[in-house]
Amino acid sequence: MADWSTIEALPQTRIEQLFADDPERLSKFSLDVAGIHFDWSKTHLTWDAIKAFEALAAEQDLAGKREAMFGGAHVNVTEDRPVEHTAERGEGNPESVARAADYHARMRMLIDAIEADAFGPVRHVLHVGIGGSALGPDLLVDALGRDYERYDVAIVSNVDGMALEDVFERFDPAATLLVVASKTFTTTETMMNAESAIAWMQQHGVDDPYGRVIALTASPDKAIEWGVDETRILPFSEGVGGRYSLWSSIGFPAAIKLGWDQFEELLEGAAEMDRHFRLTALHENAPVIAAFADLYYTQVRGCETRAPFAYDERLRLLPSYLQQLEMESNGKGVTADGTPVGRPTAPITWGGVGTDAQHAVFQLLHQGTHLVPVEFLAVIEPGDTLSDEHHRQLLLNAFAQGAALMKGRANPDDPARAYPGDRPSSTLLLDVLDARTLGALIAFYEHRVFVNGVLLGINSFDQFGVELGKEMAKAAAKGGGDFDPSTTDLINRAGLA
Ligand SMILES: O=P(O)(O)OC[C@H]1O[C@](O)(CO)[C@@H](O)[C@@H]1O
Repeated sequence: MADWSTIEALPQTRIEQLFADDPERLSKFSLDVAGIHFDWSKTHLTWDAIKAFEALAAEQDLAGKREAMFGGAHVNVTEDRPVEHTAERGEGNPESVARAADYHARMRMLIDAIEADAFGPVRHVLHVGIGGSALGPDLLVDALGRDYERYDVAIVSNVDGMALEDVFERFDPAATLLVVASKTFTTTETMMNAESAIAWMQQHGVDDPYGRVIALTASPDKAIEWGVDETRILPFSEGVGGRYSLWSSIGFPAAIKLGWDQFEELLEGAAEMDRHFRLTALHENAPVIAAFADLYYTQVRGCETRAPFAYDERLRLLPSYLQQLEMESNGKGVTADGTPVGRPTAPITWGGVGTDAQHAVFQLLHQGTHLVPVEFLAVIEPGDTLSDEHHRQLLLNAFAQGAALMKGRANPDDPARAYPGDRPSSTLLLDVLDARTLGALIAFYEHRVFVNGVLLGINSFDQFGVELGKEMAKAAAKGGGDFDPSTTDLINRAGLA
């Protein structure tokens, strides 16, 4: 029988020694899937560790739970719902896939109508949404949208009015489409931003501002109640979780900015990763191996964080996207049946952009007391058109950092200048950054989160942890709430009582 103690008892060998012991290490711990090269050879994973994790995965019925997810079973047990984001990419139970295809067809028709000037000349798209209703579309538009100039897309999430005001200053209200993205259509920040955007349009003489609203939601009734005409509501299924929703109508800003063909490419890239995840043996399965490495570090080496660094400006929003995906999914204290997990769950996900991060936070990675598994992301084909030297420097820096973390450097005479080494990193090297590869990359992370959740016994698809704070803020906004002395004092000092 496999359990965590088998994994915890595995010998702990320096990574450099693992390379020395096994000339095949690089090929054993790297994979190529959907235009992405994955290299875990500079982690502490060993073949014995993979075998022990495979046994644990069998014990937790990973294969069965994977099939249950794709098959439309209610794997989101606490909310008694299926998990349908893969159906958006055409991978899932036939009923969910057909429904997603209908919703996509509807979305495409509306985009065609906008292109055909049904709303008059549209130049600006103001998308209001928060969390999963903003981070995914923002990532897509930022990563892929540079060469597409027809629409200027702004994604506003924060309830801080400054975020919206910045956009009002540069957008023409008469040429703006207001996109309200909210799965529930009740989120305070989004509804307040939507109302302020309507008021801005009204103040600037737009006749029928509600006629320029497009709603992206799984609660069409609420959108109708709020004033959106049914023809401009793009629904998606309840079973598509907020942080998994960029494939649905929530991806509207990306679909309009990049064009429908590119949106389909994104879905197809993700579907390719879905098929890889669903059909490949565990020891050759990219999301599975990545999750094994995550779990090795959280459970065996006590790592409380992990840090992805994007060595590509186009992926600069990826770390924030991953923060929600990983921390909202697996930042839980109880298992799916409500018993305490009894071991660390999701590592705190942080990270940044290389090379900037090297001059800011890498000190801690090289010499600090925390062991942080690092993930380097880089793209072979440059996004810029400057001299090749920029991209050469960028990639070489990423690779050299991984080497330095692993190798370290002894300095018996001067401990301040010594590097302990043996610090793990994995590298994801993309051939190109296009819609298809980005789709595959994001789907890889989704499945990795799922595997982590299954092996810990967690339901990765609910997020009750966010509710209490929301509730208390709502009570405070109504002048109520039973607050402690410190909070009461802060409310009074800010003149909010
Ligand atoms: O799309 P909605 O319903 O506005 O929710 C926005 C976000 O709020 C959360 O529920 C957390 O507060 C996220 O899970 C979600 O992505």
